[in-house]
Amino acid sequence: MKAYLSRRYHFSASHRLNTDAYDAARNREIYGKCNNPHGHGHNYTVQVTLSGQVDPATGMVCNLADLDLFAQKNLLAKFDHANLNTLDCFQNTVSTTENLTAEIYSIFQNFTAAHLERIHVEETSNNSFDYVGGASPAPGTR
Ligand SMILES: Nc1nc2c(c(=O)[nH]1)N=C([C@H](O)[C@H](O)COP(=O)(O)OP(=O)(O)OP(=O)(O)O)CN2
Ligand SMILES: [Zn+2]
Repeated sequence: MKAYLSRRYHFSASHRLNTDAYDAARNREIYGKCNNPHGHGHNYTVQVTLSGQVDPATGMVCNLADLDLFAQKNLLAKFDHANLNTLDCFQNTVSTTENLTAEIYSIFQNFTAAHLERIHVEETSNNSFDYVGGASPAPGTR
């Protein structure tokens, strides 16, 4: 029997939206208050959704304790109370939540006890983002 499970993690981090592709004036125009040089913070919520066969002996797709250990070491230790813009993954990539969600997806792809279905990230109570992996369609094929 195949089943899905989801688990939520929380971290606080700061960031500033800014791209080297544009000058300061254009950055202010695009990102508005999120381009403030002093940065700002969010309490992010990450929901990891996994799937797999339910082990008939344990009754579990995978043990949430194993997922928690993985998340602590590979997600929370890296992002909690960090300035996202200082992390290697955001040196050449804007720290939008679209990009953060894709980065977190790439992290959980290394959790091998179940199949990674989706990463859902809530940045504020109004904004949430999802990434399910896969290659982008070629231009004009969508
Ligand atoms: N496409 C995206 N747009 C924006 C992102 C993003 O990651 N992707 N991020 C931001 C900001 O980081 C920002 O801090 C969120 O601002 P805002 O949407 O104004 O936040 P809320 O409306 O939820 O909260 P308020 O405090 O009420 O403004 C912006 N855009
Ligand atoms: Zn922000």
